[in-house]
Amino acid sequence: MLPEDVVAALDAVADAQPLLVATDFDGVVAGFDPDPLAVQPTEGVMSTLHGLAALPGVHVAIVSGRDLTTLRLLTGLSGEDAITLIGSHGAESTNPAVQSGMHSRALTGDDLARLDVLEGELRDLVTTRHPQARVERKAAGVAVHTRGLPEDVARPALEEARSLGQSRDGVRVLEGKSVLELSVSPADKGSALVALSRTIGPAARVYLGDDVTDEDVFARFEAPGDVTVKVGPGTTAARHRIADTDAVALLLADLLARRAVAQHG
Ligand SMILES: O=P(O)(O)OC[C@H]1O[C@H](O[C@H]2O[C@H](CO)[C@@H](O)[C@H](O)[C@H]2O)[C@H](O)[C@@H](O)[C@@H]1O
Repeated sequence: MLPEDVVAALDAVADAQPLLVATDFDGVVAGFDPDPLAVQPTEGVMSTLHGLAALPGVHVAIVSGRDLTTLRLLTGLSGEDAITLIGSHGAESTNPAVQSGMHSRALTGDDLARLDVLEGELRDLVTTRHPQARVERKAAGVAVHTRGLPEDVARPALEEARSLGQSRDGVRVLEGKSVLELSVSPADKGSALVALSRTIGPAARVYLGDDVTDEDVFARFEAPGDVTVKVGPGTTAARHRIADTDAVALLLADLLARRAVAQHG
């Protein structure tokens, strides 16, 4: 069952014209796994998102710290689909209007050269001092993963990776769940979705997220018609909260049903 405040909020926006429905990926429409490439969307969720995107006046976006190539792979979506994909925390998108509408500059050759050096340094750090941690290279950043490791192994790995990032110019440290990313991009999910919103002009926006980087969206989606939903525990600026990925599947299915009724009677 969904919390009453969430049901009321969905009911209030179900017939909004247009409506933007955006969601984070990991921890929201997909669960967690120690292997970042082993995760799959929760059963039925992609079909619900396709159903929403097929309804008149509904725009759907998936926004992630994953890079675009990986996001396409894991969602099974291509650039041709009605669903917009936004990757690398906003630095990449299947919709060019997102990048052109953001005030942050695009990645340069210098950024990528810096990222190569950073990746080498992080891999050295992990190999020599934290061999159980794992490194993930992405389009605009490099991440160290500690999911499944004991706290006394994970904590120092994340701390030393954080110190490395903080000691380098032009590098942003992004905190996540059992992951810490060093990014050379200034993009953030909030700015990306504000840019997408400008192209749509939504009367209402729904956003679901579970992690620190989703707070950039929660903070920017402050119009009366915005429905922001934190998934799981933790401090948040979101207006509503649900428990887990099962509740996300329920919420999206509920929104699809309400929207269909609102449009077809
Ligand atoms: O913005 P998101 O879609 O939430 O992506 C955030 C990070 O997700 C991935 O890491 C997380 O999921 C992994 C697979 O379950 C898990 O092993 C890891 O502990 C989680 O933090 C992804 O690998 C990162 O690149 C994303 O930044």
